Order: sequence, then structure tokens, then C-alpha cells
Amino acid sequence: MSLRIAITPGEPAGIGPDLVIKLVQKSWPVQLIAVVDKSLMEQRAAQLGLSVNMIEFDPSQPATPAEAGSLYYMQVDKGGEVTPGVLDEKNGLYVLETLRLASEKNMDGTFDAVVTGPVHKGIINRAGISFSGHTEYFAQQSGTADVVMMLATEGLRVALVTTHIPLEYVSRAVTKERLAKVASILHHDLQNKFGIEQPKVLVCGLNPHAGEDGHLGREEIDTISPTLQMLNQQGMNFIGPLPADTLFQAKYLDNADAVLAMYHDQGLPVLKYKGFGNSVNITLGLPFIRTSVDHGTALDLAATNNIEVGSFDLAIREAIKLATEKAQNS
Ligand SMILES: NC(=O)C1=CN([C@@H]2O[C@H](COP(=O)(O)OP(=O)(O)OC[C@H]3O[C@@H](n4cnc5c(N)ncnc54)[C@H](O)[C@@H]3O)[C@@H](O)[C@H]2O)C=CC1
Ligand SMILES: NCC(=O)COP(=O)(O)O
Repeated sequence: MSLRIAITPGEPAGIGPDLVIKLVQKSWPVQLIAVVDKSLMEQRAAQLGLSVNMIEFDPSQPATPAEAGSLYYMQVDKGGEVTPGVLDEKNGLYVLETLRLASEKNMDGTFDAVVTGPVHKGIINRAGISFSGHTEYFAQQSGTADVVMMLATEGLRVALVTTHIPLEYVSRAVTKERLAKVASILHHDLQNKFGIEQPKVLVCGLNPHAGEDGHLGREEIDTISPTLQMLNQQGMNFIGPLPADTLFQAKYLDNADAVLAMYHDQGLPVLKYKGFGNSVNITLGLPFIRTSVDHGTALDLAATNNIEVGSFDLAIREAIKLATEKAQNS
């Protein structure tokens, strides 16, 4: 049985369509279905000097991988022109509809996973739709209270307790309940999705020097330490809270399976410094498999042919791996 993997290219003025067109110039072992406006993809392919044979997806047919240069699609009308590199708030509803449809079709079992290209969060909000990221959107669409953003590159996995919120809200968002939930999802998925029997996770403090015994903040004493103790009493292995400025070194990382950071820019700059272009974003805790790129819309590079496809390639391969394992275990 072949798998069906949905792809949402994301912001149409960015490099998402380019990534998809470039990556389907080679063949894939599964059926890839882009949730897109067909004509938009054909236009971008022409702008790139490439060709793509768009085949309408028919769920009643067997899941047959397309040949190199071909791509299955599920139509979402964009309406109007897209200028590469130029944001237009009229694109916001289109982008959201591709995500909604991909989510729905993963929930009903039509697709085995979704791989998302980069969206521009600002332009979706400017279109009048409150949107902070795919992670939160898919959680909401699937009725899942807690999901976890984890990015992974060779030798490093970083998961986040909080995701796309202003820094001034982070301290209040790091509650015992949220930390326990995120840590439990991470532990569970490291075991079940990544085959690590006894995951060992390093946990960052929130404050400089993990609060320096309470002299530089009390979240470590009041919230993080007691929660980790409670989780460890249940048989998990969370080490910390550790100072975030010193834990990212081989001495500690070589003996750990993941790092749990308290907020987006505490963990992700390190991950991206190590592996930008070769990392994958995986949403843990969702009822379906979702992977994504490690980069943004790169508006400056849309339709230029001057892009790296490594992260998108990895995101598709990771989705195939996770979906294959899920199919084998069910
Ligand atoms: N998965 C997602 O949907 C993500 C979306 N974003 C969104 O992207 C938008 C732009 O964010 P920026 O901070 O400007 O980050 P960016 O990743 O779009 O660009 C940062 C720099 O990296 C370069 N770059 C990015 N991807 C590249 C690729 N595949 N090949 C070659 N060069 C590449 C860009 O040209 C730019 O110089 C924001 O609205 C942000 O929210 C950011 C990260 C992830
Ligand atoms: N920096 C990662 C990022 O912003 C991606 O977020 P999401 O759209 O995957 O939720």
C-alpha cells in the first residue's frame, strides 16, 4: 500500500510553490498531493523555467506515486494574480483554506500526513484572520488542547513549552500544567515515534542562569523544578532546569535525546545555527502527522531559482517515515 501525503506550499508569494515544483522534478515513493490552485503552480513553474504536469487527485483511485515532473493536486481557487515576492492580504483566505482542507482530509483518513511550506503569519492577520502559526491552527482544527513544536536536525532536537506568543506573556504561560503536558507529550512521542526507550531530556530554565537560586527569577523554583520532580517520579527522565546559555554544548547534548526550551527564541536560534536548511519541524501530539520546513517565506527569493530545498526535502522524507511506521503499527 502506498501512502498519500498532502503538501500545502504556504504563502503563494513566497518560495513554497518553488520548493514543491523543484522537489517533484524527482520521483517519490508515495503519492504527493498538493492542496493548491493548479494555475498558480503552473505559472510559478513557467517563471522558474520548469514544467510540472498537474494531475487532479481522485481519492477513489489507488494511491499511485506520480512520475518525476508530475504532481497530484487538490484544487483550492486562489482567484487573482500572485506576484512573486509581493505580499497581498487577499492571499490570506486562500492560504488558510489550503490548511483547513489538508487538516480535514488528514482527520478523515484521506491523507496519511501533511507537509507544510512556509506561511506569512503577518499577512494572514492583516487579512483579518487571527493566526499565530500552523502548530496552533492544526491544534484548533483538530480539537487538540496541547500540541508541541519540535524541530530536529542531525544531533539535536529542540521542543518548546510555548510557541508564538509575545515574550511578555511567556512567564505566565509556563505553568505547571502546560509544562507537564508538553513534557509528557515529548516523552511519549520520543518513545513511540522515534523509538527511544528511555528518553533523556535536558530542560532549560526560563531566567538567566536558571534563576541563580531565585536571585534572577523564581519560575525555576516555583514551577519548573517541582514539575520535573513530579514527572521523574512517574519514571520519566527530565534533567534541569539548566542554564540555557550553557546546556547547548556537546558535553551535555551528546548524552541527551532532546532539549526542552521554554520559548521560541530560546531554543530555535541554536537549532537553526546548527542545522538551518537541514532541519525539520514536527508537531507532536496532533491526531495526524505534520512536518514542515525550518525556514520562512523567503520573499526575496521567490521565483528566482536560487533556493535551498534541503529542509522541505527532509520534511517530506520525515513525513513518509512517520507515516510508514504508523501504518505498520496499526
Ligand atoms: N513554517 C513556517 O510557516 C514558517 C514561517 N515563517 C514566516 O516567514 C516569514 C519570513 O520570516 P523571516 O524571518 O524573514 O525568515 P526566512 O526564513 O523567510 O528568511 C530568512 C533568510 O533566510 C533565507 N532563506 C530562507 N529560506 C531559504 C531557502 N529555502 N533557501 C535559501 N535561502 C533561504 C531568506 O532569503 C532570508 O535571507 C515570517 O512571516 C515568518 O512568520 C518563519 C519560519 C517558519
Ligand atoms: N520558527 C518556527 C515557526 O515559526 C513555524 O511555526 P508553525 O507555522 O509550524 O507553527
